[in-house]
Order: sequence, then C-alpha cells, then structure tokens
Amino acid sequence: MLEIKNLTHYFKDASHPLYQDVNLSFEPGKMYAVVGESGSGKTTLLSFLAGLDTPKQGQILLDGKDVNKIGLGNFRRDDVAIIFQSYNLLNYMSAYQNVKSALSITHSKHVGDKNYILAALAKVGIDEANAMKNVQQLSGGQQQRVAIVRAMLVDAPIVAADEPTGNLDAENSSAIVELFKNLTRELNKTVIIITHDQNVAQQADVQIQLADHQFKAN
Ligand SMILES: Nc1ncnc2c1ncn2[C@@H]1O[C@H](COP(=O)(O)OP(=O)(O)OP(=O)(O)O)[C@@H](O)[C@H]1O
Repeated sequence: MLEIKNLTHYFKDASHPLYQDVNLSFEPGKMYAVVGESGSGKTTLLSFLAGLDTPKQGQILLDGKDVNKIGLGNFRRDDVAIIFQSYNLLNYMSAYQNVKSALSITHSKHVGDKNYILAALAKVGIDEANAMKNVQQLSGGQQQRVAIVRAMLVDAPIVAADEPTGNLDAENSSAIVELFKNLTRELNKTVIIITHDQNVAQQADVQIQLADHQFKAN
C-alpha cells in the first residue's frame, strides 16, 4: 500500500502552503483520479508519489517503508511506472519493441517471452501486424494503449499517469480508462491518474479532490 503521511508542502512561503498536513492511502487493485483546479497541486502531488521530488514535510510510504529509505532512484526504477499525456514512446521502435525494452530495463522475467508481450498488446486491440509497425504509424489512441501496456507489464506496483487521455477524443478516452481499470484489477496495481476530464474521473474507484490545502477522497 502507498501512503501519504502528514504531508505539508509549499514552494516559497511556508505561510501559504499548497497542502497542509494531509494523509491519504492508495490500495492495490484500485484506480484513483486526482482532480482539482489548475494550480491546486495535482502535478506536484504526482511528482512526490512517483519519487521525482520530496515534500517539505511528511512521508511517502510504500508498504510501511519511507521512499527516502528505499532510495528515490530505486523507488523510481522498481516501484513506479509513469504514463504521459504525449505517450513518450520510443518513436524509432515498434510497439512490441517499446514494451520489450521496458521489460528489459526493469529486468522483468517476461522480457524474452514474445507471446506474452503480443498477447498483452492484442488484449488492448493492437494485433500482431500493428505491434510490429513503427509506433509513429499508429493513431494517438493506439499509441496510448501501447504506453499503458508498457507501464502495466513492468513489475512496478504503482502506475502514475498525468492526463493520460489529454490528447484523445471522448470515445477513445473512455475506452482507454476502461482498459486502465480492467488492468488495474487484473494485475493488482495501484493506478493514480491526474485528469481534468470529469467523465474520466467518474470512472475511477476513488476521486481525490485537491482544494483548500487539503485532499478529499470519495
Ligand atoms: N518548482 C516550482 N516552483 C515554484 N512554484 C511552483 C513550482 N511547481 C509548481 N509551483 C506552483 O505550485 C502550484 C501547483 O502547481 P501544480 O503544477 O502542481 O498544479 P496543477 O494542479 O497540476 O495545475 P494544472 O492543472 O494547471 O497542471 C502552482 O501555483 C504552481 O505555480
């Protein structure tokens, strides 16, 4: 379980904190949507949960262990996979090679298992012919499906996504979130998505609203 304990953060002025003494837990097998007005601190929160930055006060714990004790480098490599709005696939490679190289970097036991990778891509609607094409020949929705498979198949228990449907139309975006949700349960991941899209947020198991220096989960 991923936990936030007594988190307080401000950038310049301690008397105007972005968050003040907040606590929150994220369970495996659940998808969380982080929502809030522009400037409410969604991206900053994700940067703490993904080990990219450290809050001024408080702790981020994974299974009871402070991520600073795990080491932020180790935490980022072993425990977190990140998905970006712009997919961030390696654009000189095929979909298959993109997933395979992520499994290789993270020393996954599935790295040599071509059928395993192709089956995962097929499940999200990328057939073998598309899996072997250069990713630049795929549509935006298809590329985001590849990015999701890539993040979900590595062993990391946490998947963090910043506006993963920001570049997609409503239909594609709903399909992508449904896919996320199914994979979250199937692979027992903790998935945390920042979104401005109310429809996306409503598909999550838990919505976390950032407002007035606090987090409200419902
Ligand atoms: N490195 C920084 N130095 C100073 N202020 C920062 C820094 N990063 C973010 N901020 C400020 O902290 C606040 C929260 O920023 P953050 O990007 O987390 O908000 P957000 O909710 O993700 O916004 P948006 O929806 O517009 O992306 C903003 O007022 C921003 O200007």
